[in-house]
Amino acid sequence: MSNKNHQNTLHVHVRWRPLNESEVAGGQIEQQSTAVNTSSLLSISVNSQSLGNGRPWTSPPAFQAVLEPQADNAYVYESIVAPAIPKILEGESCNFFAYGHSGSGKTHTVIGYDYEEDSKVGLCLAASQRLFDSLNSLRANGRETDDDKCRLGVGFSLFELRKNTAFDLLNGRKQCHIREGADGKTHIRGQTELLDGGRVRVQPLAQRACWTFDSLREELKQSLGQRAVGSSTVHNQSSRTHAVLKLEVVNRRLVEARRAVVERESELVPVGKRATDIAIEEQTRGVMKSAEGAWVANPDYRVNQQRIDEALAEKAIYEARVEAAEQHVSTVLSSNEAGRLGGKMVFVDLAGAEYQAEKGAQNVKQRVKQTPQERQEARQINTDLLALKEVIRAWSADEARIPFRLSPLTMVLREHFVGVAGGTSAMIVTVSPAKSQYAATLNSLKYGSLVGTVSS
Ligand SMILES: Nc1ncnc2c1ncn2[C@@H]1O[C@H](COP(=O)(O)OP(=O)(O)OP(=O)(O)O)[C@@H](O)[C@H]1O
Repeated sequence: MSNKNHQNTLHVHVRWRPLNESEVAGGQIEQQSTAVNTSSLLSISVNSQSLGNGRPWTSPPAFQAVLEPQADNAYVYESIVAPAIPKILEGESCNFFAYGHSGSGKTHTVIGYDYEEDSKVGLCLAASQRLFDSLNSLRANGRETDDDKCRLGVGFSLFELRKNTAFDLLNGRKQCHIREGADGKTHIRGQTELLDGGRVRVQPLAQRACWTFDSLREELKQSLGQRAVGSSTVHNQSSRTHAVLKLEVVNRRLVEARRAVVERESELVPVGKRATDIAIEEQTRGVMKSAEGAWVANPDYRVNQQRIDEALAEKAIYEARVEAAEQHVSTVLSSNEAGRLGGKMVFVDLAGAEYQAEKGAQNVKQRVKQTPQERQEARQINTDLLALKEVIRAWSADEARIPFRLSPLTMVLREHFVGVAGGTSAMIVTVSPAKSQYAATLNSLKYGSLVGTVSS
C-alpha cells in the first residue's frame, strides 16, 4: 500500500436499484457482501444457462458500503452526503460521482426525478435543502448575519459535457468552450458579447445565486428541463453526456465581486488591442524594403517610442484593475469569519458506461447494437471514465503530477479536486440486479472496485 495522504480519499459505495417490472420475470443476480475491516467485498453470481459464461465474481474489499434496493434516496443521502455538510460550512469542497450502466439509477440518485418528496429527491437537492436549513439556523442563532449584502445563500451552476464541449443549462444550453489558461487552470468560457467602445465581454459559465431553498428548487427544475436525453439503444431516456452540478456557499458581495472581474476584463480588451496595434504600426513605419529586398530602418521615419510607451502604460493601468478586481474576490471570500464562503459540493452524473459493458457482454444475443454515432460517443465516454479513474488514483496517492489533461471530463473537474475536504468525497456505483444486466453490472463493479482499491 502506498504511503498515502489520507486527506485524499474517495469512498466507493455500491447501490443496487430495485428490479423494474419488465425485469422481474427474468430473475435476479445472486449477491452477497462481506465486511472486511472497514470495507466490504461483494460476490455476485448468476445461475442461468442463457448467460453462458456469467461466472461468479468476487471483488476485493474495495467498497465502503453496499446499499440494498430498498434503500431510498433519503437513506443514501444520510449515509453518504450528509456527513460532508459541516465541512462545506467551513469552506471546504467535496465531489460525488454516480457511475453505472445506462438505466442503473445514476440520475435517480444524483439529480432525482422527484423534486418534492424527501425520500425521493436526488442527492443534490437534499444537500441544498440541508445547506439552507443550516444557514437559516446559524442566522437564527445570531452566528450569521442577516445583512443583505453578506447574507449567505447557495449558488448553483449546471452544465453537460459532451466530448469537449460544455452546454450551460442555466443559459439556454448555450455551448461553452473548454480552455486551459496560461495559469494552468481550466476555464469554461460561455458567450462572447461585443459591447460599445470595442469592449468584449466573455461570460463564464453561469451561476444562479439563490437565497431560499424554494427558489433554488424552482430554478434547478427549470434548468434540468434543458438536459439532453439521447438516443441510447440501451435505455431510451439515457443521457449521453456527463452532467456536472456545483453548489457553492455565496453572498451578494461575492457575486458582485465576480461580476466586476468580468467587467474589468472586458474593459481591458480594447485597451490591450490598441496598445498592440500602435506598437505594430510604429514598428511597421520604422522599416522599409531596400533595393535588394531586405528590411532596413526607414530613414524618413523615427519610431515614436513615446506613443508606444503611453499605450502600454494605459494597458498596464487596465491590467492592474483586473488584478485588483480578482484580489477583491479573494478578499470577499475570506471576509466571512467562519470561512463558509466558497464551500462547494460537486455532483457528477456520469454518462452511461455501456461501452465497457458491451465489450463484456457474454454472448451475441446480449450485445446491444449501437449506431455509428453512439459508438463514437461511447468511445469518448469510455476515455473519460478511464481518465477519471487515473486522476482519482494519482490524486489519492498525492502524486505531484495528476493527469487532468487526459480527457475533457478530467480537465473540467481539475479545480474540484483541489481543496477537497478529507474523506468526504464519494463515488456511488449504481447497479441493476436483473440477470439480463449481469455483464453490465459486473463491469460497473469491476470499475468501482478498481477506484475503491486505488483511493481508499
Ligand atoms: N434506487 C432506485 N429506486 C427506484 N427506482 C429507481 C432506482 N434507480 C433507478 N430507478 C428508476 O430506473 C429508471 C432508470 O434510472 P436512471 O434514469 O436514474 O438511470 P441512469 O443510470 O441515469 O441512466 P442513463 O445513463 O441512461 O441516464 C428510472 O425510471 C428511475 O426512476
